[in-house]
Amino acid sequence: MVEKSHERSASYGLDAKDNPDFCPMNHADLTVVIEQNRLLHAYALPVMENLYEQIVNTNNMVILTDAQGVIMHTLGDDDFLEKANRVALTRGVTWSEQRRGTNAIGTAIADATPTLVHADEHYLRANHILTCSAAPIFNPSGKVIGVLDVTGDCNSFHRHTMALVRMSAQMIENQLFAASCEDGITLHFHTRPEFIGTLMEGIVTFTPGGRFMAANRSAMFQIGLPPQALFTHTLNSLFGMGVSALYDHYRTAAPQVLQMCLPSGVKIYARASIRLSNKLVAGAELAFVPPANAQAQHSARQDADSQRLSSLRYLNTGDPQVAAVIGKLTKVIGRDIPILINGETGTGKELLAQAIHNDSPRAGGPFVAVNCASIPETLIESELFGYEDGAFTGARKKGSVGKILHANGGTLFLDEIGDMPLNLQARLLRVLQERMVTPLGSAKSIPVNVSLICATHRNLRDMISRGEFREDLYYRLNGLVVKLPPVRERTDFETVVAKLLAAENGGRRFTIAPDVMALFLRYNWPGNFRQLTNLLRTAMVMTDEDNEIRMEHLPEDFLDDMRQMAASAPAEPTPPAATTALPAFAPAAAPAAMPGGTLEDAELMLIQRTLQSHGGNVSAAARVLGISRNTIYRKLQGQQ
Ligand SMILES: Nc1ncnc2c1ncn2[C@@H]1O[C@H](COP(=O)(O)OP(=O)(O)OP(=O)(O)O)[C@@H](O)[C@H]1O
Repeated sequence: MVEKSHERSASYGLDAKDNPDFCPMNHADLTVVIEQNRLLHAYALPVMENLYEQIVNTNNMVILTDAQGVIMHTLGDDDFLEKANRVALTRGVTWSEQRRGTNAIGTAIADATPTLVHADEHYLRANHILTCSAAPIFNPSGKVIGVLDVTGDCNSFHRHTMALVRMSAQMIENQLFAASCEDGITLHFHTRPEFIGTLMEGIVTFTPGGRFMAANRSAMFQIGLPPQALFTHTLNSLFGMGVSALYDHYRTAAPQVLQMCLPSGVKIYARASIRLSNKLVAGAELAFVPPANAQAQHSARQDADSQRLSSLRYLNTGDPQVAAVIGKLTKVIGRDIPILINGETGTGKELLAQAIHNDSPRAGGPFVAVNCASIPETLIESELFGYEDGAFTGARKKGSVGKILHANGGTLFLDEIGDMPLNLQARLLRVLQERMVTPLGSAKSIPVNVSLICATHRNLRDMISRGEFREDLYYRLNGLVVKLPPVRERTDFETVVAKLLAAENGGRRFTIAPDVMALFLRYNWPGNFRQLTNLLRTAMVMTDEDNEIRMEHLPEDFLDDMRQMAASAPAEPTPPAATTALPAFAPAAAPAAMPGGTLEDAELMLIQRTLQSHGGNVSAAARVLGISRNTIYRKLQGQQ
């Protein structure tokens, strides 16, 4: 490569003995060059700072040029900058091959590839004192738009420099790529989820309709198709997921990392952002904000946040009870009225709380969820209120902020508030009244501003009458009380199942066989959506290519459960769909008609039966029911 470059240098009429020519462009012309490369300049500067920090005091400098090799910006150690000046390595000077013969910047542009030129590999003798590592920076269409270079004293050569320069150039490219995506879908992906958002991630953009637009180098490498072939593809043909399924996924209140498949069959993880009319309407913004535009981008982002798809609206899937809940919530949202959500385990209380937060003016702030039932009593206090350095002896000396302060400026969600010990109820009440938190071991109170949402499956009024819950706290929490219906009461069951399938399927379109749906409709779902979600996930894994969930794909213990329920229930008139669809089962009773009368009794009976059928193994029963072991213990205790 160096040899060829030397030949080219000679052909430009250069002589190795030539003196470095100093004729930097004047200030006005350089300003024009920088203006023409405004985005490159803005995105590269912080990356250069970062790169420089890693090589500081090593007799090196970091250089950014445009596509013609004009030096736009330099950063370096003072004594080396002085030396560099002597060979015209300074702003406004052009380091193209035509002007300076073989050199890392000019040769990287000529060959469009990362280039190391060391000491006497330079064409001009004057430059033999240098060692230079340069990487071209490509725009999303694959054109060289500039060069990032580290140049140093040839005695200070370090073999890791080239890798650092290449990584930094890639970082600039990724940021330019993300910034260039206007309307459409941007997918950030990798085979390992922890690499999303890093230099290694693949980035692909599609039109809002899902047609391929551009891919960064890592994406092309991972997909394994040549650039021209990519243009014939769509989101669906490349990643096995249609646009509407993707939009649906991002309408959920807390979207998970997507799991998708490349055409090669390789499984990848992805996050997407969807921009319409240049506003972020769904997904996370992974792009970096260049400092020059930070202000403008900040307000654009706030604007985008307000455009985010309403998560409460997403949860409104046609059930009248849920619609009424959402109607009430919409009226109080943003008024910092404490909300108390009642509902059985797994009915979506946390999802609803997150949706309220997402739709509130606090959406830009944190959403912090604390499950009071899952933290040991002795730890709830420090977990919630935090503690000072030295409040504990031993390993936990360092102090902790505590969840309440973590939620400052946002929403604190206290799940299973009924499980909060009485002494802590008093402390919580004080925080709510005084809007101040005092960490354990501290004499100082810290002001805090949180919006509070609590949830419980318990009847707090009954607890008050038994002296287990403070009445004053109860009145402080119940600004608005809403109740989420259990799954067995929901009239939109089929719609929710369809949404769950679309959100979970990683690109495949699943359907449910009619007999399975009939079975689902007659089941009483003690674990509610949590149980349903787990069951669907397992069933989807079991399906064949036709993507239909049939009886044979349902877990055996669920079917056993159904059989037992049916066997012990009194004979009921069977809905026609179920009679034909379920010959193997005796008709299952609707939960309301179960022996014992109340839904709690029905639930308890199911738990006891499941325990029986699993030889008293609480973990196995919890798994089958899709509820926690704690819930099982709690329910059984409640019965005594
Ligand atoms: N309306 C819904 N549509 C789809 N999935 C839902 C819905 N509601 C809840 N889920 C799913 O069900 C699971 C349980 O939801 P969530 O944790 O919000 O319930 P919960 O009532 O807070 O449960 P617990 O009381 O046990 O803490 C989650 O995986 C959630 O995504």
